[in-house]
Amino acid sequence: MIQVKDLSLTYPDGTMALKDVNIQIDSGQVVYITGPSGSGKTSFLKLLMGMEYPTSGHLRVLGRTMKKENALEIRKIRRDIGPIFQDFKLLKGRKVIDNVIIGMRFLKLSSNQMKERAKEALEKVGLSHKTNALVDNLSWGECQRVAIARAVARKPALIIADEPTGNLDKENALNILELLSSFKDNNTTVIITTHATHLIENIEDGVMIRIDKGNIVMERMAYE
Ligand SMILES: Nc1ncnc2c1ncn2[C@@H]1O[C@H](COP(=O)(O)OP(=O)(O)OP(=O)(O)O)[C@@H](O)[C@H]1O
Repeated sequence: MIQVKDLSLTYPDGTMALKDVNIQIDSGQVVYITGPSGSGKTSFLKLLMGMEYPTSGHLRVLGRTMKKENALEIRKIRRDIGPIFQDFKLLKGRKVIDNVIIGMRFLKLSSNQMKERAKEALEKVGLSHKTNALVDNLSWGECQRVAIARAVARKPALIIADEPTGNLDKENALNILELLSSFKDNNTTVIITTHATHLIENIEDGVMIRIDKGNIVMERMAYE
C-alpha cells in the first residue's frame, strides 16, 4: 500500500523535514506516527497525500509513484484517501450532513447513495442526532467527529488523521484513537499522527513509528 525508500523532503527554504526514511506499510493496518513537534509527522502525511513531493528517494502510495510528473495520476489516488485535517476544514453555515456529503463529490455516486453513506458514517461516529444541525453550533469534539464521518463516508483505502488527539484530555483522546482504529479493515489502512507518545505506548494492535528530526528512530510492527 505504501512503500518508502530513502525518502527525503527539503522545503524551499532549506529546512530538511525528512531524511532517508525507509518503511513499508501494508494494507489493513493501523499505523501510529509519533514524535515531538517539528519532527516531520505532518510533512510525511503531506507526501502521502501528494501535497508535497519527495526531494529525493522513492515513494509509492496505492500503486502510484509520488512525483511531480505524475500529478494527474496522483489526483486520482486522492479519491481513495480520507484525510482528517487538524483544523477539520468544515464548511461554515452548512449542515452536518452537507459537510459529510461534500467529501464524496468526486466519487461517482448518486445523491441518494451519498445521503445513505453520510447517514451511516454519522451513526458510526455517534452524531446521528446532529445530522441537520449547523456545524457552526457544534462543539470542538463534535466538529472533529463530522470530519471523521466525512473521511469515512468516502470508504477510502487510506484514512489519514493528523494530530486527532491534539486538544483532548486523556480519556477523550483514547476514545478518538479507538474510534479511528475501528475503521481499519482488510482494505482500509488507518494512519494517525500524534505527539502524545504516552497515549499509544500500550496499544498493542498497530504499527508504531517514531520520528525525530526527520528520521525514523523506532519502528514496532503490529503484534500477531
Ligand atoms: N512549508 C514549509 N516550509 C518550510 N519549513 C517547513 C514547512 N512545513 C514544515 N516545515 C518545517 O519542517 C519541519 C517538520 O515540520 P512538520 O510540520 O512536518 O512537523 P510535525 O512533526 O508535524 O510537527 P507538529 O507536531 O508540531 O505538528 C519543522 O522544522 C517545520 O518548521
